[in-house]
Amino acid sequence: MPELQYHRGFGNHVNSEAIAGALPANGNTPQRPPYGLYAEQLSGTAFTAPRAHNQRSWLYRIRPSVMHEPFAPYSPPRVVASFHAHSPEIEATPQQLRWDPLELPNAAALDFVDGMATLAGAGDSQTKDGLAVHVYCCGQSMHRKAFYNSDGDMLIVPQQGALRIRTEFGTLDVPPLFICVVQRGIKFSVDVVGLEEGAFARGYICEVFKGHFELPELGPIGANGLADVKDFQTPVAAYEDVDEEWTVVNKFMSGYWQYKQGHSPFDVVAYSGNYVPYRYNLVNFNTMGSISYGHPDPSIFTVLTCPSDTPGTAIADFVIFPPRWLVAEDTFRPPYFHRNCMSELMVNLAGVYDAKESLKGGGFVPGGASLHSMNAAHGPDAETHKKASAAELKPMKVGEGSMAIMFESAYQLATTRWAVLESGKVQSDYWKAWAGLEKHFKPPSSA
Ligand SMILES: O=C(O)Cc1cc(O)ccc1O
Ligand SMILES: [Fe+2]
Repeated sequence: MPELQYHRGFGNHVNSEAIAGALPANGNTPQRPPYGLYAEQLSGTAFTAPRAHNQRSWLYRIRPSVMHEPFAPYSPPRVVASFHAHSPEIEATPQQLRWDPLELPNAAALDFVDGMATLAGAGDSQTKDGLAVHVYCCGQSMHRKAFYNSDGDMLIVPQQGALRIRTEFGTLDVPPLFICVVQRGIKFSVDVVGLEEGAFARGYICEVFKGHFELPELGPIGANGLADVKDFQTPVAAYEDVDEEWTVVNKFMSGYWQYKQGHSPFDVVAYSGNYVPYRYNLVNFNTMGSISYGHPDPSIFTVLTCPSDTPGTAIADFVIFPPRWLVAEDTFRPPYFHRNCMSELMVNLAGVYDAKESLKGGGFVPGGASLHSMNAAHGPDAETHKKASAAELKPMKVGEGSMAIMFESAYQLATTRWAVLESGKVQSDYWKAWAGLEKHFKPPSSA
């Protein structure tokens, strides 16, 4: 397959032409755009959003998006609409949860749209606040089917199997250890690449109902570090001029609809704007940590954040745990015991996570996930605690060949019935990870 081309950078105003001269020389809406193209604006923020936050793109396409048949219902498989605790689709629990790698029956026969299942969420797409976390399992490419989400932006994190994502803005290759963001309203189509017969791709999606992902502030870290602006990549414009029947599926108010049209939705010959999809290679992350003592909070590993209206508090922080050196002196080095006022949904993408070394009986295995809800006590398992309390504190590299991720949210994540009761993947003995923690207390008088 040909190597795809990208524009580098984050938050840029990108001008991209699949045919030179396809962007208007002056203004966005000339009387007759070049080459007989139609001009169409896609807004990512209110027209009136402050300039620093305003996002929109102009698409110059063979036919305008409006040229399609009426909407008809589409049966969504396992995507949940309401996250209220008493909704019949919800099974809320304060219990620490861990899942074996999630799977769907018949995953090899499903495409990305039909292979999505909601794990947990909060809030409401109608009032544009909150988030949902989904898993996808798919063995089929979408072919002449496209999808767009009117409910939120989607941060897609492949765990197994490479994806090739065609969008209105061009095509992105997104293998495991890359992530991509496809914003609200952008039509895209997911192809699975290089799968063996009967296999399926798996990954996780963080859907934010409000706002957009942005780079975290760096504060005293300075102008450089964590995810670098130059490492984000946006596809170059690419178009298909084919007149054949396509189905476009739309997630709208958490329901699904579909329409037919007689041409490819990927007919954008040129685009100009800052509302654009992008990908990022997690391996490029510049990981920071303590070089004296102590265990910094994992916010230091934030790749992207979707802020809420409360300063410093996210609808979703996207955090990663890459391979890194630990050198801190007189420090218990793995994650500490803690009770967070945020919800922590983690996924192990590859290798061994340093707080959960015990793989006996399954553990936090690649493809698996965990949820530590608001105030739910958690931390290193008994085996990790024992080992790390006695370890010689020489510089050590942790997580060689591994990558775990976390979606951390200020909202209370309500788990779905599917995730808790029907998936069959909940580890009912997860609580035992901590049951073996020994009592070491020795008050001075008994010493
Ligand atoms: O729970 C977890 O494993 C994630 C996590 C890691 C860490 O180093 C500190 C706090 C935290 O929540
Ligand atoms: Fe945690």
